[in-house]
Amino acid sequence: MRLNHQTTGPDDAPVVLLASSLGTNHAMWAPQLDALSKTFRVVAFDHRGHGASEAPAGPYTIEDLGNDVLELLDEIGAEQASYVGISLGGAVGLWLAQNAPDRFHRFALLCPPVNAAANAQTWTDRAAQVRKEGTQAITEATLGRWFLPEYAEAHPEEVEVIRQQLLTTPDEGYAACCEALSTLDLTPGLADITAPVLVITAEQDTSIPPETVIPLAQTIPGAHLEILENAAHLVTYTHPERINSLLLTHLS
Ligand SMILES: O=C(O)CC1=CCC(=O)O1
Repeated sequence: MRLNHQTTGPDDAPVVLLASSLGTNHAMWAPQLDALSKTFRVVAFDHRGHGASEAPAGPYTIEDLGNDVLELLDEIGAEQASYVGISLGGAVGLWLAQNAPDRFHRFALLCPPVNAAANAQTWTDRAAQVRKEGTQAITEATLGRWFLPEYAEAHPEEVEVIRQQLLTTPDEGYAACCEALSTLDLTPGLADITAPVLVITAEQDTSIPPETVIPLAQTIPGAHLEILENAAHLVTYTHPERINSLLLTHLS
């Protein structure tokens, strides 16, 4: 599986991978690129089934998505990297931290689901709906969870960028990643993670509520937890200065 990716920053700088959320692609990291690419070789990629990466028929598993990232590291010639992932990308980061610790320096996990299998039916239902009706069936509800109403009202152009990413994500890729979430439970390995981890959650995140993220952070040894006030799920878009500052401090 070759993952589509975009590289910015100096070729000889330490590598940072950026992994996006369900239904978006590498372009969602635009608010972070200038800040991170001064110091890092930033590689923002599309999960399988997303953006311009291949979209084989599902179901996928979190292991499939994690192994794709390890192949990407090999392809770009990076023995090690740091990893930043939001939402689905955060779950892939948890898998990598547990299963390939020697390939990574540091992780920043933003609003990551850890036990989506607890709501397996929600995810298999969503997969079936998207296979039948396309991603347009879930786009407006998703935007409603990802942005607070006052942000959406004040920033219609930013919301439109994410709307277009959701609408253009391949239906099969989106559905197959929902199926990966339906079997996701990375709770048992959290206490064995050894890499330095920054965990970020948002007080008004109804997608991945802080009540699920805070215990995750408290279980990873030494993890640093940040809780953003007045924020919903897509914190990279709505709070770019705060997020960029947290990422630079943690990754540097
Ligand atoms: O779609 C959502 O609101 C929640 C979500 C789970 C994983 C992800 O990337 O988004």
